[in-house]
Amino acid sequence: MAESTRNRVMEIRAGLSHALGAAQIALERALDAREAAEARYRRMVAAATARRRKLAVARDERIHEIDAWHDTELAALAGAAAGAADRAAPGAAGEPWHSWEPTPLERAAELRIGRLMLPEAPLPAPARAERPSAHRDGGGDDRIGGAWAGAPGEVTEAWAGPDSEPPESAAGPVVDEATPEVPALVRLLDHGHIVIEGDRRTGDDVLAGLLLRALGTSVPGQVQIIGYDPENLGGGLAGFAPLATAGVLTFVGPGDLDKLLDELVGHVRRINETVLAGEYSSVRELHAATKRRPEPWRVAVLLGGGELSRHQRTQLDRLLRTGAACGVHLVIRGQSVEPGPGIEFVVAAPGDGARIESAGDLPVRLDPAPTPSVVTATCRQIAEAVAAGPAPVALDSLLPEAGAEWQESSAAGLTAPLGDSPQGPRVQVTLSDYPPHALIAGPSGTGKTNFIYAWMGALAARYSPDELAFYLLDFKEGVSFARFAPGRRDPSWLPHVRLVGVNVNTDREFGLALLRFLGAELKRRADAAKQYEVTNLAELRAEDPDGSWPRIVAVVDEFQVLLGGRDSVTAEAVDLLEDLARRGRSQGIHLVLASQDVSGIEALWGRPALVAQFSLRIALPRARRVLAETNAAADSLPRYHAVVNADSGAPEANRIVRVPAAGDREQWSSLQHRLWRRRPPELGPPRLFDGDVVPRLADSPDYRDLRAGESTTAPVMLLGQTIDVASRSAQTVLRRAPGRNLAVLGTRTDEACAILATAGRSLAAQFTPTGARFSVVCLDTDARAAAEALHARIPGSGFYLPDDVYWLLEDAAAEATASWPADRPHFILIYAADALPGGREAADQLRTVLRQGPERRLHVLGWWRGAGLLRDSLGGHASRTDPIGAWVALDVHGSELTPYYPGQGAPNWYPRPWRALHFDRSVHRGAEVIIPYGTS
Ligand SMILES: Nc1ncnc2c1ncn2[C@@H]1O[C@H](COP(=O)(O)OP(=O)(O)OP(=O)(O)O)[C@@H](O)[C@H]1O
Repeated sequence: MAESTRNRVMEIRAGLSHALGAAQIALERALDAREAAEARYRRMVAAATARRRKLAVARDERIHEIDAWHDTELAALAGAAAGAADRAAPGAAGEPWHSWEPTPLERAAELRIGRLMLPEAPLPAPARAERPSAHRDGGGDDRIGGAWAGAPGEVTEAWAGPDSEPPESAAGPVVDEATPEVPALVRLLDHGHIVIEGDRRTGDDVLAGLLLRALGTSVPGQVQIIGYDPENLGGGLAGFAPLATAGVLTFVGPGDLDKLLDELVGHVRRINETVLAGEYSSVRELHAATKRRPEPWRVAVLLGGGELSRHQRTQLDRLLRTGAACGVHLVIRGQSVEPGPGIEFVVAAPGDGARIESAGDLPVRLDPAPTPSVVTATCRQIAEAVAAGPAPVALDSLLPEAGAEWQESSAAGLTAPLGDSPQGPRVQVTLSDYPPHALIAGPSGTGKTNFIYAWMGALAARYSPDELAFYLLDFKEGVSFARFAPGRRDPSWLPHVRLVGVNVNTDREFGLALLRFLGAELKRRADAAKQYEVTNLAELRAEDPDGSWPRIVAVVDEFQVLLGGRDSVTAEAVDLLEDLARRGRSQGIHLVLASQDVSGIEALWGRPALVAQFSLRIALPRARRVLAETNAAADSLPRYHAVVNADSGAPEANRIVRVPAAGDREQWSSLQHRLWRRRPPELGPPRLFDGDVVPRLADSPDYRDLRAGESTTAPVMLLGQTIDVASRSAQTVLRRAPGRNLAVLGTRTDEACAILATAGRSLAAQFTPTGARFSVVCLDTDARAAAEALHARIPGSGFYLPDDVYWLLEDAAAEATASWPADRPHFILIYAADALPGGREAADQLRTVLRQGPERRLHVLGWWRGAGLLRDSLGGHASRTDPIGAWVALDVHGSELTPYYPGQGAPNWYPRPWRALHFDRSVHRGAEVIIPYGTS
């Protein structure tokens, strides 16, 4: 083998070995690199695992923090929402049905229809610990919320693992008992309208609940429901039927939707024009400002009815836009309504599928309907309350603020509020030159007396006693005006009242006395007006600012009693009334006549001149004839309301007023006491005339004025109290003149004895014990005690019984015919003179004394038990009666008195207990009724 070949082999071999070495090195390097890479990889894997664990722990911690924050926040928010809802829907507006009862609220509330299903609410701690967490298993779903407790599907995904059962399937999601319940509320009254859509049955439940809550949160009668239910003919509101009896629920027929919508639009227009009158933007605002709600809420429930006509749609849209401000609200089902301000849409659905528009997407679980028994019982209760009438308004509402009393001047008239009108504004009533006088009518029990009290209270609080004086007379049995005078329990009186007459039903004379008194006052004012050359009170007061010219208001309740007779009392009363009514208007004398009886008003109707002056007419519910023939406003008046009409009852002048309760003693006395404490010190109590009270001689001012031995004039004999404004005593003067004897006639022993006692005591009071001689003769054992009592009261008097009267008469007859002058008067008081013993001789002696005695200061004051018996004593039928110049008749009929009533026929006299008729022919034109003084 050639060298060269060998060399070449060698070279090749060396080359190969070199290559092998290099490959070996490369391999080792590669193996090292791989090992290093593998080690790095393992480190990285370990680091990554460690980091992930750390992150998972951090994430779980954060999730727990967020969970805790979410729970607290949500609980707080739910609590706040529940609290706000409770405030927005208190009492009957939000109370669950099981404990529900009507609770009228001060203002309209939101109404609960169900509950809002809030986003997931916190669970109590133990429950939370067990809560399987979708976040904890390290899965990629990091969602921590977004599930609404009420959103089916999502909730199970959020709370439970994929395999767990949903906690509540068909009935709805889990309701966490720890979560405050947030009610779903809707606003209706004073706010807007409600449209109910969706499921029909649940919609019915919503409607029933809504209406009941609206009714239960307002004063009975303040929510009125009008139902339009053409498909079910009212069946949709059947449970509310008891309301229909009280007019709180009315139905309109299937064809009457036009009428209903027109009517509601009419209400809105009227309320805007006359109630809100530009002053308020809504009834709610008016209520907030004045605390009065003159209009009820009118809730029209429209249930279906198909396609609306153009007119109906227009009217409906008007109501939806403008009704709520006027308290006209619609609850609509089965009609499409465009969304708009104040319109709430309720989509009814069972379970949690319901929605209300104002809560957005929040699911709502609707409340069940109230049970039929709750609905019916509530409706009955409301109907009864409405039928019973509105709660009384307090008298205080008519009065000025305390401390602001007596600031008005009555120069031009007397103006006072009488209450609120149903439209809201106060009704003011004025007595002035026009209208000058008032006529009030109302059947018994309709509040006439209360009306008078309220009017008097409102006037008395505004005008001081210098500006206003009351004269009050009540012909009714009872003491309705007695409260104005001091009584045993209450010493206060109403300072304006100058005279109170109560229980005067049988004493028409007292009415006459009042009219006479007012007639005299009228004359005084007319004279003053003449003197100052003025024509009315306002001018007189301007000319004579220091004079006392209060306006006088004379109230006569049951005045028809005064006009009821056909006698001189009525004749004079009518004349006086006519004069007062005609001329009193300009002199500030105002008459207020009240009557419960249509005949009272009719008594006036025959006297058109009189009636025309009474242009202020006040009619209480069901009063007849007081307004104009064509004016039937009183027929439909609710309780405690009155029609006030200042234009003689013409229908267009009607103003309806709700009269406050003024009868309540406590409220009245607080006003009276307040005014009483302010009275001027010189103002005394009013004169109280009480027809049921027997007056006492000791209280008679005339008796108290008598002084022994002071007077040189003829002695005055008092007999009883006249029926008079000034409680005068009836008297007869025993001059030295023929006929100056007194005969008391009648069988009533007590009264006859009382009159003789008054006569004897009053005479005795004018003499010293020796200044006159008194002889008391008792011829009737029934009168013995009274005769003895009188004898005991008159020191030095003689006392004679039947056995010894002869001596007295013989002596007296001699005295009467003697020629020497009498040194002192002698008064012979004979009890039962008709029983005089001693036959003809004694009778002659008595006759002599009667005829001739008075001229010799010997006067007989005798009691005969009949007018005929007196005639016998005087000498029989044909004898003259002039020895009896004065008499007092008890139970003797007028016709029997004719002989003693010269030239005037028979006096008008209807005997009645404890009243007597007095006539003194020397001074009287007619006889006067008197009340004997009691013997105490
Ligand atoms: N506005 C009112 N608010 C509350 N209660 C009233 C009101 N008006 C009257 N009443 C009550 O009604 C009852 C009858 O009233 P009132 O005595 O005034 O009637 P009247 O018409 O004068 O009856 P009568 O003529 O029989 O006396 C009383 O108990 C009274 O308190």
